[in-house]
Amino acid sequence: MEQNCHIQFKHVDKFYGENKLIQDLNFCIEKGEFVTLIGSSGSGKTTILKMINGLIPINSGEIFINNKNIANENMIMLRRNIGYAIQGSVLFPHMTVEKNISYVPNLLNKGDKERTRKTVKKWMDIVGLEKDMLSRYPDELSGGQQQRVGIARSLAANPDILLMDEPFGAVDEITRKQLQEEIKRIHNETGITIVFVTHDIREALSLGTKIMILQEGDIVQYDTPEKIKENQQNSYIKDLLGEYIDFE
Ligand SMILES: Nc1ncnc2c1ncn2[C@@H]1O[C@H](COP(=O)(O)OP(=O)(O)OP(=O)(O)O)[C@@H](O)[C@H]1O
Repeated sequence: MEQNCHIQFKHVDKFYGENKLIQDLNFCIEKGEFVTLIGSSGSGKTTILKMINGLIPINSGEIFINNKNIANENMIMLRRNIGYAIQGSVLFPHMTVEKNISYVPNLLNKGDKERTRKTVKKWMDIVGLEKDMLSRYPDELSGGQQQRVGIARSLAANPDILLMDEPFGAVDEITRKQLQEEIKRIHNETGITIVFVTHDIREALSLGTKIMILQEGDIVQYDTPEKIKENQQNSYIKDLLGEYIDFE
């Protein structure tokens, strides 16, 4: 059956100088999927994420979003449809929380202040932030709150795709659990396609509708968490999941 891919890589190569990190990479992420990327350090997770939004150019092959080759697309327009949340705070330090979240909606709503205000309120609620925080600056928030604002900001632009690179890496265990629950809920409620890089196997298995396991730039297994728990295709995956499987 023909797959309906939201994001598709066809024969993608990526070299860093002499280092042929990625060779002939092929995959399809369907609309509404929540794909978690795991693999040892240096296996190419961040590189793949940044190739999707064009931050890293490819050497050969093709990347399609909504069946359109991104090489032929306007990158600024493309990125407006792709949210990007990374570890730590990426907020504008000189802007309040409200300004940070409303930055892109303001551009999109072309000065319709009421509409922007509603968008900001909606996302503050969804990520669990009190409205008295709107007038604060990023350095007046805890790390976990900053992270929530960052997620609200990436979602307020109403993207079709959300790329997340270890977004909960810098927060304590309790905040991380809350953020995991929230992102799950946001995914269920909005049907957005999410690609999520993590080092945390448990996080990958509990959030992902599919897990992509990478080893030195290759996909070694790409399947549902259930299938991966049932059957690990090689010893690298067994080692990667070892602790988790033993724990279960
Ligand atoms: N700009 C660059 N120039 C040269 N080599 C790079 C560059 N960016 C990444 N690399 C190398 O490419 C490989 C993959 O990097 P990447 O950041 O994609 O891995 P990763 O799986 O996200 O790693 P980690 O889990 O440590 O964050 C690494 O060996 C890295 O050193």
